[in-house]
Amino acid sequence: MAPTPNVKEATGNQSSWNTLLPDFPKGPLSKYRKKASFNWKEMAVFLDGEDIIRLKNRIFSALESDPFFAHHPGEELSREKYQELTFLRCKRLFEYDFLTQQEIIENPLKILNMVICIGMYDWSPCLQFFLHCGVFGGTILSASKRFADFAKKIYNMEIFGCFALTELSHGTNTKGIRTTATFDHNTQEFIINSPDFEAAKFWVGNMGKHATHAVVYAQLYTPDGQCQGLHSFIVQIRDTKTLLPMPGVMVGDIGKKIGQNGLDNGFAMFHNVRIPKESILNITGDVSPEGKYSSSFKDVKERFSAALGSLSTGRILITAVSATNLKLALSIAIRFSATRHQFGPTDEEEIPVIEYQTQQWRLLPYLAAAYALDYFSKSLFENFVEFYAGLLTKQRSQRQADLGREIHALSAASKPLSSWTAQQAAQECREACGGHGYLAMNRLGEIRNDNDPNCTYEGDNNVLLQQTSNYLMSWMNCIRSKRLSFKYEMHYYIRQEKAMDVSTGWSEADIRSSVMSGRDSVDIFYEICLPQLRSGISRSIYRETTAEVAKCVSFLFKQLKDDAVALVDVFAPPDFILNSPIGKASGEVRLLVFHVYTFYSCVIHKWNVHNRT
Ligand SMILES: CCCCCCCCCCCCCCCCCCCCCCCC(=O)SCCNC(=O)CCNC(=O)[C@H](O)C(C)(C)COP(=O)(O)OP(=O)(O)OC[C@H]1O[C@@H](n2cnc3c(N)ncnc32)[C@H](O)[C@@H]1OP(=O)(O)O
Ligand SMILES: Cc1cc2nc3c(=O)[nH]c(=O)nc-3n(C[C@H](O)[C@H](O)[C@H](O)COP(=O)(O)OP(=O)(O)OC[C@H]3O[C@@H](n4cnc5c(N)ncnc54)[C@H](O)[C@@H]3O)c2cc1C
Repeated sequence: MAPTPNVKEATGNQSSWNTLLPDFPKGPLSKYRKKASFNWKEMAVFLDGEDIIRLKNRIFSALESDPFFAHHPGEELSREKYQELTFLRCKRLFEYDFLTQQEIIENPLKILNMVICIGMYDWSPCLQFFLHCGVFGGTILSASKRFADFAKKIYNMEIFGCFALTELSHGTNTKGIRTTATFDHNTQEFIINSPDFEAAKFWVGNMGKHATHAVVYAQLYTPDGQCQGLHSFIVQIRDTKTLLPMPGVMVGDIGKKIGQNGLDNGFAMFHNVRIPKESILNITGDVSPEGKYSSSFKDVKERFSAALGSLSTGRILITAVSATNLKLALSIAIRFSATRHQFGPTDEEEIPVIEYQTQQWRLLPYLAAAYALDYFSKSLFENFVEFYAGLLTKQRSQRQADLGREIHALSAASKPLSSWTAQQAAQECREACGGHGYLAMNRLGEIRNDNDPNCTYEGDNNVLLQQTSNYLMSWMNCIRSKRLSFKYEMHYYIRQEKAMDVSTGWSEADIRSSVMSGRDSVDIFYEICLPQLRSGISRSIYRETTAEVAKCVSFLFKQLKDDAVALVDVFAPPDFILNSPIGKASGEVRLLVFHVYTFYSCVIHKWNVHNRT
């Protein structure tokens, strides 16, 4: 299911768009805005719809008028102060209560847009907030009704949570996790233990300073000495009032990172910490009072997949998070390129650097990628919502299992695609802005460094891609050995059709009628799909030479460069949120940058003098 563009809303009248999306201040960028071949407001309403734009406006203006979210330009916040401020901001996000449960149920895309809006301001408070209520809270909610009371405490922030899977010595290899949870049937408790330092939980967001509770992944041991595999448990790690570590828990902050330094990533070791029996998140299995293990998953591999199922949520969100970073970097680089003048036909008349073909080649493909990834990440999120609803209602159907596998395979490919694209783009945008791109206050370094861990957390990109390859290979094997059920074949071909339709001209109806007429799946694949695919590939590779493609692309760039500013206007946040002097909506870069730079250096100079005296 793809998000439906808001065709109806986009046909609305100009005055309602103007109320929702005010005009930009006049300035050097006006020239390019006038050249645009489309109305950016109409495009914004077409893509998001008025309701989402209203939500975005609500969030952006709340942050802008709240002193807690004021920027501190020129001021070097220490890491400790930045972490404190981030936590205060996170608490404010709770107070704002931007979305009601009802609103989320009616339009789940709103939660994704909320992540995007807050992240555009700063990823640290955004991740802190969503690690607590989305990753920690979401994992607990999907377990069972047993945790309903606990959930209340999460959402009124009586407790503060984190998600602790990774250990010092095992990250990717989740089967190798060594923390143990041993059931003691005499006391009806689990005993959580870290066998040694290498089994310390490590990297855990929110754990460094603020978390009072953790979802801890551990190998479950029943009294018969059997290891039942990876399961998750709620463990209190700090006192909720004093924030002192609970008995048997050693917990702390892991230190400065390359980015996201407002967030307190931490470590923890457990020395025979006793937790009540009810603390097991009975997603994949449970233990009886006598210590007998039971699971609705008979197959160990399926149980393992389900135990790690919640990771897919993060991967899908990271696809959108990275696409957001891509948009931020492009907003700055394209606006700057349209106002920055170097060289020209005469010594007196210099031209904006966006007019240079090399600048277009460097930036415009990323602009296209931003639109593609934005649409793709939202459509994937909507697929995920269907799967998540099944999880919450405890569906155990074949369709739910297939959906889970497919969501895993898709998110394991989409996260690498989006995070790597954003990472390369952030660097290209930094260079495309020359020296000004390297000045910290222009934010491209922060965007690049904050995006960087998207390539690693929730699964290293390189390893995740192997998961998608495994999935595709298993499909091929199923087709070859004719092991697919009819329903599964439909599922397969319809998906394939969506992916390949553009290059081959297949229609869903062709394939559907072949499948419905009972034709063999291998025959369909080799006789219909493969020849179509081959001809599609040969059309694009052999008939169009590289030089022709280059000519064609250059021609398109020439047209697109006049639309580039308007295309960025569609997704750029307000100046306060973008927080980059060279990315200002007016394009008043030259004068402004000079004023801002000199102002800050004076302030810093005065401050230093004051401190010395
Ligand atoms: C109705 C209203 C709905 C509203 C919806 C609301 C949505 C809620 C929104 C909430 C907002 C949330 C906001 C989040 C903000 C996003 C920011 C996130 C910030 C990130 C913080 C960082 C957190 C972390 O990093 S946590 C630690 C993450 N760690 C990892 O990811 C470890 C990586 N390693 C692994 O995952 C695995 O071990 C792996 C995949 C490498 C597999 O290893 P292994 O080789 O041992 O096993 P395999 O043999 O390959 O696999 C066995 C089998 O299992 C299948 N499988 C594996 N994983 C999954 C999965 N996740 N899902 C399904 N299936 C899985 C695998 O495919 C194999 O199956 P086969 O059939 O054999 O192929
Ligand atoms: C900022 C940040 C926040 C984080 N937050 C959390 C959190 O809240 N909770 C949590 O539990 N974890 C968290 N993590 C940990 C994160 O999930 C892990 O770093 C990630 O899963 C990778 O594990 P690793 O660091 O142990 O790398 P390793 O698994 O040691 O990987 C190192 C290298 O080896 C390669 N490699 C490993 N296995 C294979 C293989 N089979 N084939 C080919 N190459 C392989 C990898 O590609 C990688 O290049 C966070 C990490 C960061 C950076």
